[in-house]
Amino acid sequence: MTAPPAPGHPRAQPDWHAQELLLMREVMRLIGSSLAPGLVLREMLHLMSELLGLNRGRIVLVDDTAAGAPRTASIQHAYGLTQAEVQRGRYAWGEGITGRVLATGQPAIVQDIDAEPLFLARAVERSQLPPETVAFIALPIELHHAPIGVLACHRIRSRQRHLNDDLAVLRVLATLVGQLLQLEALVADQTRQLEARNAVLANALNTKSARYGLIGNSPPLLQALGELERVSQTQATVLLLGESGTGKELFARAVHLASGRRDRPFIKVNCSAIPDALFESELFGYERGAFTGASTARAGWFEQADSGTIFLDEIGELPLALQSKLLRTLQEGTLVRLGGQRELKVNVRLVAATNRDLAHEVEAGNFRQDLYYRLNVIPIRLPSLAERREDVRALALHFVSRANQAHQSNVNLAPDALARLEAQPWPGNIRELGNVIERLVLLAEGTLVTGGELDRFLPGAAAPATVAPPAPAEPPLVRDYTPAHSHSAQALQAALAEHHGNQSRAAQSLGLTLRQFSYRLRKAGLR
Ligand SMILES: Nc1ncnc2c1ncn2[C@@H]1O[C@H](COP(=O)(O)OP(=O)(O)OP(=O)(O)O)[C@@H](O)[C@H]1O
Repeated sequence: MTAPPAPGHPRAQPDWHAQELLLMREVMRLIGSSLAPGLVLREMLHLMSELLGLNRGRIVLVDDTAAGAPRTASIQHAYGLTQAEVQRGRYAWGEGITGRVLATGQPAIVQDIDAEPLFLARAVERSQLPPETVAFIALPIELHHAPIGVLACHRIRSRQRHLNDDLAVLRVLATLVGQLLQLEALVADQTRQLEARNAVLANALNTKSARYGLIGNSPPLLQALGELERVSQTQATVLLLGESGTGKELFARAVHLASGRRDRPFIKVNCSAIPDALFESELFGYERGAFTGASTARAGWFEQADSGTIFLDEIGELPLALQSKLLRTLQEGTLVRLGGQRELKVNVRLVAATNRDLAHEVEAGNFRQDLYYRLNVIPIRLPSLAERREDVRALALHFVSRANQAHQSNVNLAPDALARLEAQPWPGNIRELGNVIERLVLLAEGTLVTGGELDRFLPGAAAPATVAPPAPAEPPLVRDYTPAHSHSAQALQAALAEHHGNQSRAAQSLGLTLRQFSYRLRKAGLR
């Protein structure tokens, strides 16, 4: 390659036009063959020096500073500068020539750096430059019409080549640099999204932690799972204990799936959702004519679960009269339908769950002691989410992928968002986490949710948006979570009084389920 002639040198002038074209062609070729802008930019600065005599080229880019901190910029790519010179190349906004180009977005041409008081000579000291008059050219690098950096270089002022020609080439190069950096940012963004997606898939493939659909590898979860697997093959009744939303239903299914009954029915009964008057007929069925309107006989849940598993959720809500009937069925393996005489044989494995302290209910006379003993043969305590914080990430990724599938969306969580989720208290446990993620997938504005954006979806934040989420095609994946302190003791009492002590109606008037209502009563010390 031809070096530009030194001033006063008798050599013939290079063909500048050909040199410019060569520079452009080489830079384009590099862009086409490498996705790494660092390499392309350095080579561009090198060719600027070799072919056009534009020396010590540097690209100064705006630094990533914390919000509110003063903006600065520093040399990110350079040619012909020592490491120490690059290190020194940091500029405050508006400082010196480089800082001014950044602040104004206007190019600067310093004809003689020795005569320009604004020129800082910060990166390269004057003593390191040739003794002739040195010019400095600096152009803004723009992204969406805003300066994001500066392309600058030195040149010996008195050369055959016009400064204006250099300026024209540098303008093209500065535009090119802006576009390359934009492409780099786009690729980095997409890579981040792909990495987040990859984490979801890797999580889904981790079969060990996805046993029976139960996500998590924390010691308390594994302990509960271990206990479950040890008892699953027996016929023993299992009592699942744990706060609301800890996964009792999923565990009950796991007991069923891990047992020899897995191909037989699994019947789930939520005791808190059945009105007292219907309990017996729902659970044990009825004969024709058992009551007005019973025009045909009907098998109850127990019969339907025959040779399979019945899951009685919220067993603490079972009325006392039914408790003795349930005990008989468990002890003798028989039942009598409502209005019937015949004893029917049933072979059902019972899994029961409660978030109440049953021993306390026994003491208070609300629960039969003999039934309690019968149920409490194998109690398994499910940890709260706060006790298994290390599972939050895996659970969050699981819910994200489930909600993405359900709503045909493609939302991912950035690492800082996952870290924030992990630090939350989660009083509503896994159900609450699932609800937050579902809302977030429906209402997120971009496809990558960062820690900052997560805030508005977390409990306690104002409603995330005024738009109603689109109605899901199927029932929502997760039930709604209302914080346990959502109603004052007075509000609970007033609702009870208004409905003459009828808890179901009082609960309904407050928009709560019976279970949520009675839980709040207990919390408020009213029961
Ligand atoms: N380990 C887990 N892995 C994946 N999802 C889970 C896990 N545990 C619970 N879930 C999900 O969390 C939600 C709440 O779980 P579940 O309904 O089983 O809780 P629960 O303890 O029965 O609550 P409640 O006592 O209020 O009925 C469900 O959507 C369930 O699928």
